[in-house]
Amino acid sequence: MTLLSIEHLDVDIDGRAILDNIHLAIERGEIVTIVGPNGSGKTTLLKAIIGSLTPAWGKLHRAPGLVMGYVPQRLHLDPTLPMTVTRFMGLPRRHAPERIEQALERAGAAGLGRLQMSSLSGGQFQRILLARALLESPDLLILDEATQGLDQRGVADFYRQLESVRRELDCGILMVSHELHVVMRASDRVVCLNKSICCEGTPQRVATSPAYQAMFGHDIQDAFALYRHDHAHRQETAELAS
Ligand SMILES: Nc1ncnc2c1ncn2[C@@H]1O[C@H](COP(=O)(O)OP(=O)(O)OP(=O)(O)O)[C@@H](O)[C@H]1O
Repeated sequence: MTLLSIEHLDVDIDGRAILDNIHLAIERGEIVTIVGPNGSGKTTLLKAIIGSLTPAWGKLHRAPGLVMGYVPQRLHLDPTLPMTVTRFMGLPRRHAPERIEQALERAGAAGLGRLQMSSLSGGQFQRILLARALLESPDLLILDEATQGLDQRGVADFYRQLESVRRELDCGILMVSHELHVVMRASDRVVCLNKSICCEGTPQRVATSPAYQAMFGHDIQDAFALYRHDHAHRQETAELAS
């Protein structure tokens, strides 16, 4: 089922073209990652999708009744402001305690409700943002560089949590990421953006596309080598188990 489809989308900011002729569709149950250099329009595209900015041109169709959850790129909270996780989860709208607990559990943050927001580690903070986006059991979960600042282990754990969210909610996941090696493992489809979409497809297909290689150079070869390496190991493990 198509959750969201975009056709001929253009976004201008202050008279400058930021996105040009974007076509994109997201299906239920798939994980799609947008990659691209700084300033290539990734956040702008997510903002157009959630409706926080108006496109200059094009069609954006959301499935009827579509519920979206959004994890922003940054959220600054005043560290001197006392606020528990549970209270934060109830902003700006109150939710039943059971619903908050369920969202925390789905985000891998069960038991953190009574902690102060200012006491959380970077990884815990990101999980609370994820939990907040899960409160309404979204059909489409949208994340903007949700693992920024986490160490490698934290990034891997976070992506594993997303896999479990997808399984549990059968939602679509659209995210922006700079972690190429994880993107290659965790995504069903990769979209490479630089004002327009330069290439898109399975991670394998995109990794070997000239447009993508021109953009990411050796980074992508390393990322793809790691991807294949991991797969080889998984296959060996399966063979050993059989
Ligand atoms: N509110 C704004 N006012 C003016 N220019 C803006 C605004 N928002 C975005 N831009 C410009 O639009 C372009 C794309 O920005 P955007 O944040 O979408 O890029 P990005 O790909 O998400 O970048 P990054 O990887 O650095 O987060 C940039 O040149 C940015 O300066």
